[in-house]
Amino acid sequence: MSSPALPAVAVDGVSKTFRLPHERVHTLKERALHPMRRMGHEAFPALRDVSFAVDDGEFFGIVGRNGSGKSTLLKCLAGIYAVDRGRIYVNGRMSTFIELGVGFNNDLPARDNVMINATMLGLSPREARRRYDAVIDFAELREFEDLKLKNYSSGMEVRLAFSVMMQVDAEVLLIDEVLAVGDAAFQQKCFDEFARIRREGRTVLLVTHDMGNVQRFCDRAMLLERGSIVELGEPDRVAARYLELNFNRGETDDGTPRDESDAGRYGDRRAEIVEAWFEDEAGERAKTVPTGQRAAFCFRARFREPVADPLFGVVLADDRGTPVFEASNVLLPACGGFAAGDEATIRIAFDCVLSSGRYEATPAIARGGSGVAWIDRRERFASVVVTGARSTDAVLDLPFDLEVLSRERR
Ligand SMILES: Nc1ncnc2c1ncn2[C@@H]1O[C@H](COP(=O)(O)OP(=O)(O)OP(=O)(O)O)[C@@H](O)[C@H]1O
Repeated sequence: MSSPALPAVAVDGVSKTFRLPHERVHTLKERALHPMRRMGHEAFPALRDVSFAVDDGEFFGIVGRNGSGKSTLLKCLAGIYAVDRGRIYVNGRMSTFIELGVGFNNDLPARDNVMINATMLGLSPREARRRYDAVIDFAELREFEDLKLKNYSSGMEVRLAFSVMMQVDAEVLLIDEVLAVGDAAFQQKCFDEFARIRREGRTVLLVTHDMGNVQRFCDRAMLLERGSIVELGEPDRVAARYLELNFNRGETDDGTPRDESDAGRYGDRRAEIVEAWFEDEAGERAKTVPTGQRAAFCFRARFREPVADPLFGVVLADDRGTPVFEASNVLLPACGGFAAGDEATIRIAFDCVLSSGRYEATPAIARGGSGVAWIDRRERFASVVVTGARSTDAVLDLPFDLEVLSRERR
């Protein structure tokens, strides 16, 4: 049992730096041709002098943009990474849901994995056997209990790992919600469990990108940015600060205001949208496009830093500001990485079924993965006038057939 006098988790001046190789040797041939080439390392501080304490029974949220150090912190807490400086105290038995595959053996069936995992997390073999049914039923994997883990889908593995974590009755739970990628029904079940463990007064450290969950579940939350704590306290305040940082309205990374032309521009600017235009059916740049024909929206991006698999997209809005069309590569195969200095032109072709009027385009580049991380989003950056033979109050001018099917004279 944890002692009431001590916090459940105390983190005192923790720093963690990764050493990243400067230069990659991609092939054996390169290594053979340049045997003396020095690999050089760059120090990358992922956590900088982080100190906080979580009280016994507290539900504590950890938020921050991609790469801000949340997972590194959880892994340090779980003992997966050694810290470079500082100390971590965990008062009570800890159970984690922070990385898939850890503690699981792919060549064993789910049944054995549950038993091994539960004993690793502190249950006696007898207690683990007693809890087994609850684990497998919560995960809804009864039919698959004898299937080897290597034949599980990643969603099934997530369910199993989450169920084990919930059933071992640890006093401190470390949860990376990003891992809970099961289907919608399972996610709801996870949220119900969050509510239950909150009621039970267990200590939870939850990494999330969902500010709704911060406000719903957390007693307190902490915002990390570039490995440092920038806000710690009331969930509402932390959530508001996170949104401010993430959408970066009107400020550069160092907090200085951007110039006037940057109004309505968000993102960390690892890449920039430098130009945008519309094209007509013939592929010519155009200020007007006729309704009923193919048209395209294009934009040019310049990368200032390396970005892997960026998302590109656009929203078109009518003159009342109502979004009428959205397109992106979010459901398409990943487009690969871009290096600093690379440029890319993105062309989104579509059937122009919009009714006549002016439409404004908001193009965006974002980073995929968990949560929304804008790289550059430029509101109403380009516009086009759609011309049509008829005027209508509707947003769309879809082709249609109208027939008078019968005529009866009385
Ligand atoms: N094993 C590693 N080796 C080198 N660098 C790493 C390693 N793990 C993390 N980093 C770097 O440390 C920084 C913090 O990463 P971390 O995964 O903790 O961020 P995060 O806040 O969890 O991000 P996300 O929201 O994308 O999951 C990143 O810049 C990342 O590239």
